[in-house]
Amino acid sequence: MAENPSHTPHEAPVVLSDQPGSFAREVLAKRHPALIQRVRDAFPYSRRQHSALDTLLDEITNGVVEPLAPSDPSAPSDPSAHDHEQWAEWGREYFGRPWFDAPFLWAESYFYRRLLEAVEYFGPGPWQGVDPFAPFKQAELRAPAVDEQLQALNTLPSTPAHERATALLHASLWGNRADLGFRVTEENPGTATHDLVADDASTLWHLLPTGAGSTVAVVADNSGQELLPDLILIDHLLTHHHATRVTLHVKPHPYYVSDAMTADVIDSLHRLTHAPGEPGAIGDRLRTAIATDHLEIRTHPFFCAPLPYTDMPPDLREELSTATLTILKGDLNYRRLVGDRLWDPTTPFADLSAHFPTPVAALRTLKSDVITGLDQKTLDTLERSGSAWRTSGTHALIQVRR
Ligand SMILES: O=P(O)(O)OC[C@@]1(O)O[C@H](CO)[C@@H](O)[C@@H]1O
Repeated sequence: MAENPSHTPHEAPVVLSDQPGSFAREVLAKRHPALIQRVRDAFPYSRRQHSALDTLLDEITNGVVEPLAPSDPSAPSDPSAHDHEQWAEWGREYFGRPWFDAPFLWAESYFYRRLLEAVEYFGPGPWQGVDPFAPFKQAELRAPAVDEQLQALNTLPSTPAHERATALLHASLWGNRADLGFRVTEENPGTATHDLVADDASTLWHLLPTGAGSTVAVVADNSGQELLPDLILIDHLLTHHHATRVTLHVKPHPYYVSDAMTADVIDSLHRLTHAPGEPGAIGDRLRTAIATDHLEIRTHPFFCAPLPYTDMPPDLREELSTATLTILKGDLNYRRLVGDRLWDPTTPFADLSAHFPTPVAALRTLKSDVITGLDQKTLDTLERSGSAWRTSGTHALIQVRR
C-alpha cells in the first residue's frame, strides 16, 4: 500500500483505491470500465469519441493520471476549457501517478470529468450539452415502478400528519438507493433493512417548527427515484409550513451517472404534473412554488468538485449560511461532509460536521466505507452481522447536527 501522507494523528486515513479487494478499488477497477461500455453502447458516437473512450479506458486500467487535453487554440473561446486551470491545480499531485494512488474522492470526480471530455460534452460542437447518462435516467423515470409509487401518494391526504411526515422523510432517505452509478456493478442490491443505524429525525423536525418562517437548503443527489421523493418532501415542508422557502441545489453537469441537474428536476416535475390525483397536485404546487420564489433551483461548480465541504468557496458558504437547515442527500455528500476518511465509526458526527455553515441533516443509504456517529452497541451488532453493511446500500441513516 502506498504511503498515505494525509494520515496525521488527528485525522483518520484518507480513503484510497490501492488496496486490492477494497470497495474503492472495485469502483475504479470495475465500475468505471463498465460505465464506459454502457455509455458507448447508449449513443451513436463518432470514431473520434470512441477513440477518446478507448484512450480513457486504457489510462484508467493500465496507465497514469493524465491532465485534461489542452483546449483548441483555433476556437476563440473554447467552452471545454472553462475549468482547465482549476483541474490543473486540483490534479497537480496526482498527474503522472497511477489512478489507484489518488484519493478515492478525487479519482472518482476526475473520472467523470474525463468521461465528459471524451464524449465532447463541453464542446464546442454538436455533442455539447448531450448528457451521456440521460438514457439511463430517462428509463428509470419511465419505469412502471414509478407509476406505482406515484399512485401510492393518493393515500397521503388521509394519512395522519405525523405518519405522513415520517413516511415522506423515509421515502426521500431510501430513494437514495436509486443510484445508477451503484447499479452499474450491483444489479441486484440486497434487501433494505428497516432499522436505521442512526436516526435523528426528531431533531430534524424540531429544527423546523411549523410557522417559524424557516429556509431549508436541500443539496440533491440522484435524479429519478430519489429526486421524486425529495420533491414530494419539499412540497410537504412548504405546504405544512415547516419552511417558507426551499433552495434545491443540483449539479451543474452530469456526474456520478444519475446525479440530478436542472434538466432532471424539469423531467421529474413533468412526471408529477402528468400523473392523476395527488402526485399531479403536488407537481402543480411545486411549479407554483418555483414561480413565486418559495422554491428555487440553484447550482454551483463546487457541487462537482473533488473536494470536501471544508473547502467550500466563500460564495457558496455565504449562500448556504442563510438556511435554517441544510439537508444533504446521499453517500457522496456524506463523504464530502465528514471527509472521505476511515474514521473510527463512533467519532461524533457533530464534531466532523461542525465546519458546515448551518445545522445539517444527512440522509444517506450506506454505499461506501465512510461512517461516523454510531453508538458502540449498534456498531457491534453491525460488525457481528457479517454483512457488507457499509457499502451494500442495505442500511441507512438520518444524522443531524444542530
Ligand atoms: O452519492 P450517492 O449517489 O448516494 O452514492 C454515490 C456512490 O454510488 O458513488 C460512490 C462509488 O462510486 C460511493 O460513494 C457511492 O456508492
